[in-house]
Amino acid sequence: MEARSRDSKYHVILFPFMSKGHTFPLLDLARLLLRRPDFIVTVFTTSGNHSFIANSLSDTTAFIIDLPFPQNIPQIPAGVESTDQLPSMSLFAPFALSTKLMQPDFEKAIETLPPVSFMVSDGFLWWTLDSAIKFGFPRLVSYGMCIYSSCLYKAVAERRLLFGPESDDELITLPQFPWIKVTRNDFDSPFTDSEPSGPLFELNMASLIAAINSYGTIINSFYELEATFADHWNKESGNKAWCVGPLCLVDAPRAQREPHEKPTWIKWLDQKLQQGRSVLYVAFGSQVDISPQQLKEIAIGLKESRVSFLWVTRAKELELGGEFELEERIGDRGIVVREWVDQREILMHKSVSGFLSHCGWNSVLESICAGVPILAWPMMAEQPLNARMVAEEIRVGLRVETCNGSVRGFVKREGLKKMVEELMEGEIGKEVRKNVEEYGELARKAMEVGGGSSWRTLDTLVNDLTCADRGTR
Ligand SMILES: O=c1ccn([C@@H]2O[C@H](COP(=O)(O)OP(=O)(O)O[C@H]3O[C@H](CO)[C@@H](O)[C@H](O)[C@H]3O)[C@@H](O)[C@H]2O)c(=O)[nH]1
Repeated sequence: MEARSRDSKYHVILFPFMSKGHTFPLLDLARLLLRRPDFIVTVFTTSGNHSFIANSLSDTTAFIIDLPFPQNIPQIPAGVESTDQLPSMSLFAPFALSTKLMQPDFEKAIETLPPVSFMVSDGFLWWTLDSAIKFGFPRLVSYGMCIYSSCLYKAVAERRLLFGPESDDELITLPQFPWIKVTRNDFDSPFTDSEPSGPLFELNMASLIAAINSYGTIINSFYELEATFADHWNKESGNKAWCVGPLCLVDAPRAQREPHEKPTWIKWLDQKLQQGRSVLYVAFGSQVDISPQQLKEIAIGLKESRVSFLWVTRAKELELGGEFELEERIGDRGIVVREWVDQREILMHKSVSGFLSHCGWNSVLESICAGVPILAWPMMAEQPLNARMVAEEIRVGLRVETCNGSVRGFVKREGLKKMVEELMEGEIGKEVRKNVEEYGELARKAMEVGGGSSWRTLDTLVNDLTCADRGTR
């Protein structure tokens, strides 16, 4: 530690949750903070996540500290230290709750570090607020969500709006935002339980109470994208939201590669570009469970649509065989990739002109930044709300058609084919393409050094948080 001569620098701790979608934005934040010569950053993680984080931050001077992940947690298989390795997302709550057992090791590690100016830790690591209070530094929370979705959660919860309608698909108007309609199916348990209890509720409550008592919330979004909701949140909630994104624009520098070093899927995209073909990118994030029946229908829908596509699926889906041996059936028009890809690189590829996405917030932002319109197919968490934002609020995409019109309905091959073709070739597709390109431009402006709204917000936040320190340096 001495070698860092850290005493003269501002020291920020970042502690991401062990889930890829929650980790990426904080790694980009590390990169952004380290552009300031008077800052050092320490990232906390676990040994099972170390190599992923170390590789991602290899271009920076960030320090990484590994804590042992709690052992012998009922239901959690040994060695699982990230949500994408969980056998089922139903284990999310026990996994997240077990992280509290890391608190003693976390605090022991802090004792060895130079003074901390502030910490940004994930909402699911609620207990880090107690440590921050103990050591006397401010904590900001990061959930990885947009403000639109946070406002909608708050709007339904404070007036118990989900408990009026008889049907899960009945439209509910939000008095706070009268132009927005949601259904109970846009929300998961425990939000939909009239008398909530259990581990997930316990986790949400602990996380919420810690967030309210924290200094503020770091939002991976930009003011121009959701000004109405940012203003509402900052007026109505006790926890200030700081829009400092899109953090994916603070991307790691990519090494120049020789053509033979490119992954096969990028070479395939290059080929499509040469052939003048537009490609639909299909991916559902790092942790979604999709039923075998639904996977089969996606495979057939894609096969029957006229578009070229690149589909990234996770390992669990591989075992299914049959319809999934798409490569043999569709020739050169589509490709299925089973590896971890650089999604940002794919979205930025000039041949990609549509994204069939589960609407994880990172995917939405990355698509906006690449100017690629979205075919929204939300699966879990706040994704149905993100999908409403995409298709109804900012209109940068369309929604897949479910067979019964319900948010959670089954998507048949015909409904998928129809909407894929509309997005890629239809008139409404053209409209949303224009909108997404405009928002992409606004996103770049927001991040401009010196004048962009997100740049100025982070500057103000950092100045506020370090001014107390400044007198002593
Ligand atoms: O092969 C892959 C798969 C994913 N990614 C990246 O992984 C991230 C995935 O994040 P996201 O699109 O947000 O999906 P999830 O991993 O499902 O995200 C979780 O976290 C998000 C942020 O809180 C929430 O919005 C989602 O609902 C929740 O499922 C993105 O940056 C992708 O670019 C890759 O680079 N390569």
